[in-house]
Amino acid sequence: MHLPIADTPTVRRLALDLLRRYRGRLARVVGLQALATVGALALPFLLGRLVDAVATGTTADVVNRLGWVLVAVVLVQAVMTRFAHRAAMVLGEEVFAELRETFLTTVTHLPLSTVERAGTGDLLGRTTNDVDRIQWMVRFGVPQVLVMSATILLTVLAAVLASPLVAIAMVAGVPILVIVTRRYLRRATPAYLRNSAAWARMNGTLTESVEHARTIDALALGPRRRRHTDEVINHTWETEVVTLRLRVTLFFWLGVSFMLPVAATVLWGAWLVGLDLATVGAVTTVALYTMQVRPAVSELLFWVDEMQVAVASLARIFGVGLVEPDRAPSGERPADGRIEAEQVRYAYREGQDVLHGVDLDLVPGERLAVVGPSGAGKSTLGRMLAGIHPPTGGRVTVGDVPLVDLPEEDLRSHVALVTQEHHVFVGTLADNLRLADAAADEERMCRALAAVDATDWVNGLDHGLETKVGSGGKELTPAQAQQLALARLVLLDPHTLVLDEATSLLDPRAARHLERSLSAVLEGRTVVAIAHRLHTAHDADRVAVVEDGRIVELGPHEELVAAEGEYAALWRSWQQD
Ligand SMILES: Nc1ncnc2c1ncn2[C@@H]1O[C@H](COP(=O)(O)OP(=O)(O)OP(=O)(O)O)[C@@H](O)[C@H]1O
Repeated sequence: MHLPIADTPTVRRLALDLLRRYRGRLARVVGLQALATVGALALPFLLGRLVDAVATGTTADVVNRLGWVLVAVVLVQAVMTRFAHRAAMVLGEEVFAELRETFLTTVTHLPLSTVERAGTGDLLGRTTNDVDRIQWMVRFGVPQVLVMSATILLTVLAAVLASPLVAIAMVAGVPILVIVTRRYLRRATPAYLRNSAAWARMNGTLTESVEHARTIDALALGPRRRRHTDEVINHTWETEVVTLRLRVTLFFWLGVSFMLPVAATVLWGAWLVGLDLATVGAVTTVALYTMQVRPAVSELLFWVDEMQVAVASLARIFGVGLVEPDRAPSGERPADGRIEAEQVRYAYREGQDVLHGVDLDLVPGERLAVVGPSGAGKSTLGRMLAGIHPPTGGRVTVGDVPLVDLPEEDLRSHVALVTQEHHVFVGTLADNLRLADAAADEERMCRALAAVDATDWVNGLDHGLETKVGSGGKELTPAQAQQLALARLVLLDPHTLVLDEATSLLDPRAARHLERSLSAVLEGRTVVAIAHRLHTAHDADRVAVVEDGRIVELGPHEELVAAEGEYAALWRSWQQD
């Protein structure tokens, strides 16, 4: 399964919506450029007049005066061009900033299940390659397209005004231009879409190989992995060749269609001069305009080509926004903090339930340990109880309101999931803490760090809370990263916590230290601990034994041991170990 890709009408609609919001600024850019172009157009006109004046005989004074006017026009045009370009670039930056912010908000609110099913390579490709391509287009392409379109339009208009009869020759290259451009546009978008998808797949494959290099080594999967990598690289290469061929053909024919009008204007103009239907000056003016329009058309077509790439990327970026949300806040407010699961089912793949109707009432303030064999569905149940995924069947409620009916910020103030993955974000320690509560002041952050026993090492840092951490900053140990995550929980202050093997990856000494921090965080909250080590179960108020997606036993440790069932067997074998 891939993330959706927006179809052409949707891309067009969304892009137009975006541009419509900036229409005032767009008009200003086009206006400024029109002024700059008028300056550029005055040059051939004045040169034409000069040629005619010299041909019919004139004074040095007139020639000098025209020369000074030419210099003034060049200066005015240079100043106007600078302003037009500046306005266009600023506009491009603002449009891109809006696009990027909207995209980031969409990505961070994507349903996790969709991202997991689509694979991270696809999303990674869209947030890197595709965003880069759009950035290039919006920063430089959109301004240039506006500037060049205005230039072409006004230049042709000026040529027609100078001499409509001579200007007819300008259309000589148009039929070829129209045919090759249309042919190109028809083929380019699907080709670029295939190319972007191939890049995303290649990135995903390479990232996966690097991230899981040890597993690949351990299972001797190297040759198979290399074959797969070669395959995706070859496929990407093939899609590159297709787009390259399209471009080469386009640019060859464009060259032809650019040369034709200049030659045609000169020949046609000479014939008209012979018939006394045009002056040499008018032919000079129109020929200069034809020359002047060439780089503008070429630049415009270059951007039309880039636009095909950008449209394909835009379709992939807008596509992310088409992912159906997996929840919609209903506005209901929970009556209390009691969490209940009723007949909860969940399937990662359609028709393959890994939870088969689980019922569970959490008593506020209790510690519940969830135990069971690997693959039984413990983590999946934990994710349901924390509202990470909406259940495929049944419901999980807090105070009688389904978890997935709560806005995300509210949900996390009720229940939070603590896993062994602790990402340290690039920024200061304070930035990392404020992810839990943007309004937290220094005193609250220090109290949260003290609660998890992290004061000592934080005070030992050169800049305390303002120390830069994460990639490129101060590297935190896994235990420190976990304490940071726990301090975030203290700030978030949910009444219920689901711990998924929170300390299992650490060495025993770090784990013991962390458990102290953890128990401070757990104090006074309802806790569901997905237990790896059975002593967690022994200390819990109740134990739930999960097997094959069902809770098969539920009760206090002593009772379950006395009942001589599954748990008693697990407990005995653990004690013997
Ligand atoms: N993201 C996923 N996509 C598809 N299937 C998954 C995914 N996560 C888990 N599963 C499958 O769901 C079933 C239950 O997995 P789960 O991780 O909940 O079990 P668990 O009891 O927590 O196991 P463990 O103790 O090994 O972590 C397993 O068959 C697993 O392969």
